[in-house]
Amino acid sequence: MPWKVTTEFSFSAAHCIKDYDGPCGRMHGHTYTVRIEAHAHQLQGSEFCPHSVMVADFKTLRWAKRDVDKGGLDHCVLNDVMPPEYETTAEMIAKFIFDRTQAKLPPGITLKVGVSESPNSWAEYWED
Ligand SMILES: Nc1nc2c(c(=O)[nH]1)N=C([C@H](O)[C@H](O)COP(=O)(O)OP(=O)(O)OP(=O)(O)O)CN2
Ligand SMILES: [Zn+2]
Repeated sequence: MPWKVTTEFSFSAAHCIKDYDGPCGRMHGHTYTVRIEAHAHQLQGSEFCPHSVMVADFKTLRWAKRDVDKGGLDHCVLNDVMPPEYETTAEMIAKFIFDRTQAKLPPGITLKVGVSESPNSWAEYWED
């Protein structure tokens, strides 16, 4: 695919992993880093720009950094915000952000979402 954009941002949130035998099973917080890659064959307009000049609008891709009261994930309890079919592991947060982001975009854009709880650990989700 000839076009690719990448954006990285962070948000802070609390979570606990259900039935986890250890500290991660207790409510605690992280400043998550998210990296989203978007690929496309053609440039398009966006919800903010009518001209075909973007793979995907960074503003659209970065929705999750907004405050939870404004539709994002910042300063939320992930267990309360994410539907129960998603556990709050970095893997499933990546899938949740992938699914929500894809729903905000027109067809023809391929996404890859990475989520990190700490600089040493990343999870990524994409669909072939
Ligand atoms: N594959 C995954 N493993 C773990 C996840 C996850 O999302 N995916 N999450 C956790 C917990 O959320 C926990 O908060 C993180 O634990 P840990 O990696 O141990 O974090 P630390 O920064 O404390 O790492 P140290 O190695 O202890 O310094 C656990 N596992
Ligand atoms: Zn954690």
